[in-house]
Amino acid sequence: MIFEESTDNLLQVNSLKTYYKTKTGFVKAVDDVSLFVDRAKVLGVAGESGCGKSTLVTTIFRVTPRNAQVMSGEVKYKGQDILNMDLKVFRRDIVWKEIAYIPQASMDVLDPVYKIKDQMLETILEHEDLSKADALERIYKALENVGVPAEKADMFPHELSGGQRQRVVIAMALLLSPSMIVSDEATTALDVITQAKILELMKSLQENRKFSMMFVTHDLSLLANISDSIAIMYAGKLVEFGDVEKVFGNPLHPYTQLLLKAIPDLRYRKQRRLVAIPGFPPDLENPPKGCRFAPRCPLAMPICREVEPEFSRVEGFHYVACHAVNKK
Ligand SMILES: Nc1ncnc2c1ncn2[C@@H]1O[C@H](COP(=O)(O)OP(=O)(O)OP(=O)(O)O)[C@@H](O)[C@H]1O
Repeated sequence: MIFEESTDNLLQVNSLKTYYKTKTGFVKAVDDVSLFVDRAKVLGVAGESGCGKSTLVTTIFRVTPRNAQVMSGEVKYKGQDILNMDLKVFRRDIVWKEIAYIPQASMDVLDPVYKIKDQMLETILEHEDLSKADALERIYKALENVGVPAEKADMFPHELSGGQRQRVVIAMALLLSPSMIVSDEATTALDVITQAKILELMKSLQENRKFSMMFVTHDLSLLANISDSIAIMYAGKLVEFGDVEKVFGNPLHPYTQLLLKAIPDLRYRKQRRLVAIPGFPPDLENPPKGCRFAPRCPLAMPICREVEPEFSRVEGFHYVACHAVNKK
């Protein structure tokens, strides 16, 4: 299904299929995914390792590995098809200026041989006609806004702590005041306390500056306090999508239910007994027929092993792809 376009949507993904070509066939890493991110709202995207989250992000930023192919579908930003836009124009007008990226490893963005200040200067001066003095002033302010003293601008990335580096990456992402931030496991490599602080920082920046955010993580527990809506991916498919209160308060897909049971403490769940999800995600080169979750699903019925469930609306902003739910 494709969601109806609305003026509230900033980013819209329509039936996107991104596959990886291998010697033996295609890995169906993102397979018919449709979702949207509203203006000034946060979409949390979660799912186990290997479910296609990073492929979704790299497709949006047009930085997929060479063997990746967008088989079909579109990604629209402010109504414009950004996958088919001239690549030079996309890099000049969209990346950083409109949509910025916060990756898991800050060193993926920070070049170890340049001082923080020089990297930030380059980002600004490549996109804006500003004097060096004005740009530097903006850099110092941007660093202070994320809790990094301005003097650190003269340091090299390795001279900062992991938490400080991640703050610098956030400052860099916000340098050109983009309308949207995509964060891919941005806090995963950090210790729990630093992770909580960075998360709090991202949330307060988002609330103050009103940018949209797509926050991608394998850790569902991070999403409760930060997200307005939640998208759950499993084996390249979107299995549940909706308002955070609905998805966490009334999870409908058995996979979402199990993911929620697998996390220790979440304000929406009373149950504390941890339950690991038995089995493994399928091989995406030869995914199972029918529902991809069926082999691990406690509620699987014969139809689940034969027919792929449709992604359909339950009520309000709450969608699910599950025969057990759709049958009711
Ligand atoms: N270059 C590639 N060639 C072939 N298969 C790939 C390639 N990159 C990723 N894959 C496969 O695509 C699927 C989705 O991977 P992806 O990295 O998007 O998942 P993910 O949810 O982001 O996982 P993680 O959190 O571990 O990064 C996996 O089965 C993965 O093995």
